[in-house]
Amino acid sequence: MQIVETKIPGLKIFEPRIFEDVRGKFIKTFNNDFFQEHNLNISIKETYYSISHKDVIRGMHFQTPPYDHIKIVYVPFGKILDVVLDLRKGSPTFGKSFSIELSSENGKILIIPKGLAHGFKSLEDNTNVTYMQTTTYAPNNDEGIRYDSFGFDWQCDCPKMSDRDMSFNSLEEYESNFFYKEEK
Ligand SMILES: Cc1cn([C@H]2C[C@H](O)[C@@H](COP(=O)(O)OP(=O)(O)O[C@H]3O[C@@H](C)C(=O)[C@@H](O)[C@H]3O)O2)c(=O)[nH]c1=O
Repeated sequence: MQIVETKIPGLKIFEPRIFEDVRGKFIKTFNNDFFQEHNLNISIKETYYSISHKDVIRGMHFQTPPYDHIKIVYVPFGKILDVVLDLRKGSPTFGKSFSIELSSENGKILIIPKGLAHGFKSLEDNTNVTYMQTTTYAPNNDEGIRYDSFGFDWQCDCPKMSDRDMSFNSLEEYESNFFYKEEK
């Protein structure tokens, strides 16, 4: 198992060990000691999951301060194209996005720092996306950016989406309250 850095500061990919035998697979998604060894002091306050049909797009979501959080995302069943967008003023990758395929097959886990918006496109029916977060749900601070406003090619002509996700402001219209702090 290893933690892999990405081009977006603070955004990491956790590649857990996948144990496989005649029964199937075993994957550990969180171990406090391992995370601490990698400078990730994470206290999980809430976990939840969604199930999506193929071509569903959800996002781009985040909670604003003081309820902003680190979000850990993985896919125990199915496959997604996961997308994050850096909203931190002063970040070398402000306004830039990063995408990665997460699936039950590859077991990859994305660790998303505060100040990034998150969304995904489901690549298969019945896809389960599971989350662990460092704050609980704060509906008044739960915000979003329109999925098609920051230049990412979703390769999907008619995605299935919620009315709420379609109603978000564009990245250009959004006044960010997130500020980049360099990791020590
Ligand atoms: C996110 C959330 C939603 N809800 C409620 C609100 C609503 O009635 C219903 C469905 O909410 P949403 O439409 O926001 O669900 P969804 O679009 O799946 O929201 C998720 O999207 C992805 C992209 C993320 O990054 C997640 O953090 C989360 O925001 O569940 C909670 O009660 N607690 C929660 O933590």
